[in-house]
Amino acid sequence: MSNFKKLSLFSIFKSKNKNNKDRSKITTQKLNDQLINHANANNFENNSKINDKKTFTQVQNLDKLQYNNINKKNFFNKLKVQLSKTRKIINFGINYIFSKKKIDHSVFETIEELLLTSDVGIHTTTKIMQYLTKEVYCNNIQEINPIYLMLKKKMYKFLKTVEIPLQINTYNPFIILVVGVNGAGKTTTIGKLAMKYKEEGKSVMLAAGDTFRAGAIEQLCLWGKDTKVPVVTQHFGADPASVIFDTIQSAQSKKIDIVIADTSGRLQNKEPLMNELKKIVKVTKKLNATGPHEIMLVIDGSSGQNVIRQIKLFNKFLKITGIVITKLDGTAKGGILFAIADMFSIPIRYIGVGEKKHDLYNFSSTEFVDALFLNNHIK
Ligand SMILES: Nc1nc2c(ncn2[C@@H]2O[C@H](COP(=O)(O)OP(=O)(O)OP(=O)(O)O)[C@@H](O)[C@H]2O)c(=O)[nH]1
Repeated sequence: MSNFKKLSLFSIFKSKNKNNKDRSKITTQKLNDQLINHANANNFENNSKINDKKTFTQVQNLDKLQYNNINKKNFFNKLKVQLSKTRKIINFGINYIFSKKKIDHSVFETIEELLLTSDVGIHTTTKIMQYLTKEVYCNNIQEINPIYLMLKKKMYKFLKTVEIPLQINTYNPFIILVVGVNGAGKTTTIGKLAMKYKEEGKSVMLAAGDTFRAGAIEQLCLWGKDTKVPVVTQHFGADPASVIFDTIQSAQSKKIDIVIADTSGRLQNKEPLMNELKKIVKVTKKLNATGPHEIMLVIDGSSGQNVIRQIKLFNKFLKITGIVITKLDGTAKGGILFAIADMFSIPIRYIGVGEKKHDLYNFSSTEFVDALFLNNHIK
């Protein structure tokens, strides 16, 4: 491809972006005007111009849209702050790259280094580097901006394949079995999920299946109290399969929408403990042949490349259907998500970014990549 063609492709990209921005400005302006009109109308009942159900619904919808836009912006800013550790690493490298006028060997070295230090891992980093070098040399790219965009697009593509939200309307009750190693954040994630689903208008019941760790039952009960969700418990040391069986039975009779079952943390290489999880699945099937409908593996995002081994072994024993990555607000370097997406085709359902009940987000590939890369490098 000639330099002219490359340049024009890049200009098209830039002007497309500009057009989109302009269009969204116009839409926001229009929306604001309508909302101001709506506010000026003061008394709905008495104003004959807008005392019409259709207009009222339209304005209500606009309110909702603007509310969602504001919420989305807040969420994105929050995510950006919480992923600051990885963003710093990536942008430090990117700043260096942008200090260069032309692409040279050191640019590739820097990108490789920043991917490795962000926990992307050797396997996925190699793939990304092969792609970048091929694109740059085959298309004779000499400018820095296209390489930045190619990197961002490639990383986005990895994540897009695993951005598959959990559909919970399919079975009643929808049974989620939560598994993972010790301290990954299972119980906390269950509390956050209970909150989330309740806010979406679903009824939820929790099974205190971690009967092994001291305090785990009480911890789940506290979450139950906080989120106003019933928790089924038995005594410390009880058979977890029996607790989960009781919970499903109770949920069936009470027509509860979602059952979320906690399990105790276990090392993926301890076979008897992994077999215990198989037993739980078997027992669940006695009450509901299609369940569990989600076997959710919770992994600690700050554990680095170690999580790859965890996923491999958990997936070997149980068929993991969804992943939650926690603690992305702490010392975690979010690069691990790219490795997970590249090496396993398991959907990433949610990400945990704090210890509070609202610190769980639906996983979005664009938002995650945008939160990691700062766009202000592109002039
Ligand atoms: N910063 C941060 N901390 C988290 C997050 N999720 C969980 N934690 C904390 O991690 C610690 C362990 O969380 P738990 O929910 O008890 O983990 P668990 O997997 O149930 O632990 P075991 O029952 O021992 O296997 C707690 O202190 C949580 O508050 C998160 O997204 N961010």
